[in-house]
Amino acid sequence: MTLVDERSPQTQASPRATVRGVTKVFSQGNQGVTALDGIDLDVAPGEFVTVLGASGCGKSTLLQLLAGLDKPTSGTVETSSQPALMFQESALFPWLTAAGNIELALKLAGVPRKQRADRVQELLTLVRLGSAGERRVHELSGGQRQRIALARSLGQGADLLLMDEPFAALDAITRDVLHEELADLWQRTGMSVVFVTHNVREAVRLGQRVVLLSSRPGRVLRTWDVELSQPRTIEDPGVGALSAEITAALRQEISRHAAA
Ligand SMILES: Nc1ncnc2c1ncn2[C@@H]1O[C@H](COP(=O)(O)OP(=O)(O)OP(=O)(O)O)[C@@H](O)[C@H]1O
Repeated sequence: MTLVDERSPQTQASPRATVRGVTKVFSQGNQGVTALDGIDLDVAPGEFVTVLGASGCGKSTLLQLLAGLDKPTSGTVETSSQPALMFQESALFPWLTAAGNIELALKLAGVPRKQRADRVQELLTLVRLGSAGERRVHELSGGQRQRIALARSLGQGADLLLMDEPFAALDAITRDVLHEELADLWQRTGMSVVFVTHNVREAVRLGQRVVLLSSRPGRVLRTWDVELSQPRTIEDPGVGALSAEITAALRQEISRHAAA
């Protein structure tokens, strides 16, 4: 399986996702709720973008639009191919084994049957579960389930991975290990990632760029480039310093919204 992005430089130069002037209004009863307002965002090939914001600011809505699961009320969302999507819950099929879940993704991605077993094993090894293929979902820990979900996303062959608080339900140590593995996989595969979280340190630990959304309606309030090399850890002083700055901006936004 090819993990390194071998496409032409021209293809590599065009963004994996382009969001232009996106507004999303939901109807709640007979009222309209503006979840997102005038969002512009480009995700470059191989870029890792984290999206932060207070609860209800429209982070998940933005991912749903990027995934093509919903349409904007106005504006445009374009992606270079169908993205893979990963949630807080692994959403694995409980009647299939770990390997079976990955194989299904390969099948749906059109991988010929003969190649699937080898690819499944490669993907299992990649997420450090090389010997767990025959386990059923209930026999896997929360962290292992998220690893299988990640392997399944990688198996879809997508060049853009959308992650909606994928590690929020895990304990701190497991989350830390998965941060390390995700950062490593991201570097090895050349995929682009849009990672939604409300954990500021997680956003800084993982992202190359942190996008802070305002409280409802969600607008891009500010972005930060994270000029810290990978591998980095959540305890790094640089991660701590930038997290403190972003937390202050987030707090200010939450106070502003509460007073409005
Ligand atoms: N299908 C829907 N119908 C009506 N309103 C919706 C729908 N989906 C989201 N909303 C509203 O849009 C706003 C943004 O929701 P969204 O789930 O995107 O926020 P979020 O930032 O992901 O929140 P959280 O951090 O709590 O998960 C909220 O006010 C929510 O109630």
